[in-house]
Amino acid sequence: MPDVPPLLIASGLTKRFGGQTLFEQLDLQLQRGELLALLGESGSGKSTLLNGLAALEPLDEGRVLLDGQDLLRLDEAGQAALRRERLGFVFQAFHVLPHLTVRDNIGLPLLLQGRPDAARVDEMLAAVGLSDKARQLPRELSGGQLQRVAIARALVHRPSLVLADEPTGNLDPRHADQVMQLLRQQLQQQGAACLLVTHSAHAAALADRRLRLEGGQLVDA
Ligand SMILES: Nc1ncnc2c1ncn2[C@@H]1O[C@H](COP(=O)(O)OP(=O)(O)OP(=O)(O)O)[C@@H](O)[C@H]1O
Repeated sequence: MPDVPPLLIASGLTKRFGGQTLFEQLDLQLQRGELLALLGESGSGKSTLLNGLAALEPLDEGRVLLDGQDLLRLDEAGQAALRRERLGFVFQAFHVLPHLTVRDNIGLPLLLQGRPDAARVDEMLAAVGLSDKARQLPRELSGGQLQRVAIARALVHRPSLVLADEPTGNLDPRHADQVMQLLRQQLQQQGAACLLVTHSAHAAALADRRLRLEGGQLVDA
């Protein structure tokens, strides 16, 4: 079988704040279909790294190649277009929009790309087990259901790479497990990769590979 190049090749990633170096010369690769868990103490820089990979936060040095495309060298419009088309986010800060129904929240990435697709939204609603909640507003849903909306929204446009920051935070173990299984199943079906920041040993155990950000370096966990 021919070698398939990694989906993501990040190299030399460095971030400094003031006089402090948060991380230095980090290298990270992700294969298609791979679920990689990123662990590390609070404040170690996991979220900064995740945001840096998506060019949502400027890095001091480094290169991020997504399918050969040099993300950090694109202009802002190019980065925004690449994020819209190729990336899916499950960030806790990226809350579902309160005034949109579950269906409209999930369909939003397609709408933003100018290609609404009701059938695809139906498919994602069914995949996350929320078909019967399609017309409801986020405030009528439980925490676990909201996390499932966020995952459906992150995957609806078939991104290559999903960046997830604590997607199971605030969930009880049963619902955390459901969300993780769902994420994994969707990655497999779509051949996408996921970088998952988590404090949960349970969620990390479900990943293909685990790295820890420690003292500004990535080590096997
Ligand atoms: N804009 C900024 N200016 C200065 N320091 C910052 C800035 N953003 C983050 N930091 C600092 O960088 C460090 C890493 O933050 P980050 O949110 O990446 O950590 P984390 O590993 O994701 O933590 P947690 O697990 O608690 O979410 C923290 O000490 C934080 O205070």
